[in-house]
Amino acid sequence: MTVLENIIASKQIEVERLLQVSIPFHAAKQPIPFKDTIANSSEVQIISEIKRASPSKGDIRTEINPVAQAKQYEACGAAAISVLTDTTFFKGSMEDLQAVAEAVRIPVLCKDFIIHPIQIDHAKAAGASIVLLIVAALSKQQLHDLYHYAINKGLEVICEVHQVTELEVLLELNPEIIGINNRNLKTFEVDLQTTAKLAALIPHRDTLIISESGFRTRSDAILARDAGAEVLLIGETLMRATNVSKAFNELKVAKERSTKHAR
Ligand SMILES: O=C(O)c1ccccc1NCC(=O)[C@H](O)[C@H](O)COP(=O)(O)O
Repeated sequence: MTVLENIIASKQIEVERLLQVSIPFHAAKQPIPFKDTIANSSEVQIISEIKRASPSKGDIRTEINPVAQAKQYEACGAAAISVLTDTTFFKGSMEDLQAVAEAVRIPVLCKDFIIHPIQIDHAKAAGASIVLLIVAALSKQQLHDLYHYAINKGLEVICEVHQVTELEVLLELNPEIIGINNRNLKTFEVDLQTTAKLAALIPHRDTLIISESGFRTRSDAILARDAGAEVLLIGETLMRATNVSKAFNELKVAKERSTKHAR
């Protein structure tokens, strides 16, 4: 079994539990727009992640105060905050997301492994403005159903791919936002060239491309920018940084004219 298969098996059990309880959250705010705020920016934007631990790296910063960390990200100019809400593999929680969503004025992404609408209901009720759908974790029918379910709830959706075959399935949906994960979720191998390889196959110029995972240096950010990414999703590097603002600014690059022409 791959780690992704393991995670999905655990989500199936989690969904059974969620279907038997009433939703314990009630978001105070309406979803906050994400994609439309990116278009006019002159810099590549950053989604900063709250990531306590991960299957590939083990514990990263389990003791973190997610609200304090998210406020630092917001002060740095993050476009959104990603919160890993899975407990078993990432030591996060929906409570982390709720606390962050209440504390910041930027959109919050529920970074989880969604396989059922009930998870979208919980994410929205906890205050998420964006949810993630991982193409490798879903059948084509599930992908289409969950995508439209989330959109109809007023949420934005990042559809994540890692391979050409996944992108081909996804393009039939004509999604507004595509996340290209540089990390292979089955082997953990990270290859920043994944963004260039897949972005070149995305035909619609108004599709927002997010490059996810593996950003350590400014040249990594420039590589993704030149491949067509307008947003970077960054977890571990910001979580481990002793000076978050310095690490953030190091990875913040101008959105040059080449951004669109690279595609
Ligand atoms: O990070 C992992 O080990 C991982 C393993 C299996 C499934 C998903 C995983 N990570 C989720 C993510 O996509 C990342 O947290 C996110 O893109 C940030 O990556 P990074 O900047 O490399 O922490």
